Amino acid sequence: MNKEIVKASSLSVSFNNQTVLEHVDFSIGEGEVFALLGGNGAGKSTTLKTFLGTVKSSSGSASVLGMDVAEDIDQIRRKVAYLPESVTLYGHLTGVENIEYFLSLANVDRSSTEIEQALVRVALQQEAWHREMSHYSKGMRQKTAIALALLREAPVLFLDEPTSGLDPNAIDEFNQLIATLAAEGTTVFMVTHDVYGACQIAHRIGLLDQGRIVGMFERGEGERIDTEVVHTAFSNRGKS
Ligand SMILES: Nc1ncnc2c1ncn2[C@@H]1O[C@H](COP(=O)(O)OP(=O)(O)OP(=O)(O)O)[C@@H](O)[C@H]1O
Repeated sequence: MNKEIVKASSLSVSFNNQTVLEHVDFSIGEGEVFALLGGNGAGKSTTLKTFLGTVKSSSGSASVLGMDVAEDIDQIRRKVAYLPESVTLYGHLTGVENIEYFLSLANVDRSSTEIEQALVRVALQQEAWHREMSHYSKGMRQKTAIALALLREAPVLFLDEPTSGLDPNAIDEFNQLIATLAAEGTTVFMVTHDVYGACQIAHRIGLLDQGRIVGMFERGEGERIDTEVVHTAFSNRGKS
């Protein structure tokens, strides 16, 4: 693998003496799309929250760009763009106003032209740019958040169930955008319970069950990960 950008090393998390993540190991290379796939309660959100620094590990480590979450979380947050399952931003501000506001919070200075170029890149329709975001669809809110990530030049994207609630066209468009960003070097870490969606987009999939990685699937040259194989493993988890 090329440079390891996101890495979990024997990562364990417990809540009230109950182990929720147990020695989780994975690493994501530069420009790779990695999906952590699992059913309800498998520990996906806990893993993501550990990387976001809102949940503390009980042992092992999580690192991003070589920085340990336990030591350098502020630095890491400057480098990561996190898209929660439902991107909200501020509904009473327009897409452009939201971008300007969040860029100013991040101390990033961008011209109107640069903002427009980013919105064109993510294919947010121009008529929406100056409309309040409360009228945006989920897909449009995601595009705005990705435009913001582009303008922040975030090298790492964290995505939580990114395609749930999107229509098939919006899913295709989203997958295409993520594939382009990854080809340009952005590293993408997503968590999902959607087998099909993960196979569409990921270079590698880690299957998480009851806090443990129980399978790892990799895309062959020019091919997608086989949905059947992953679906079978997903259905059989915990049976052996
Ligand atoms: N703050 C917490 N305190 C106690 N237990 C928690 C806490 N957060 C999560 N858990 C437990 O940890 C386990 C994993 O939860 P987590 O939310 O990470 O799973 P998930 O894979 O994201 O599930 P889902 O797909 O349903 O969102 C669950 O059993 C959950 O009840």
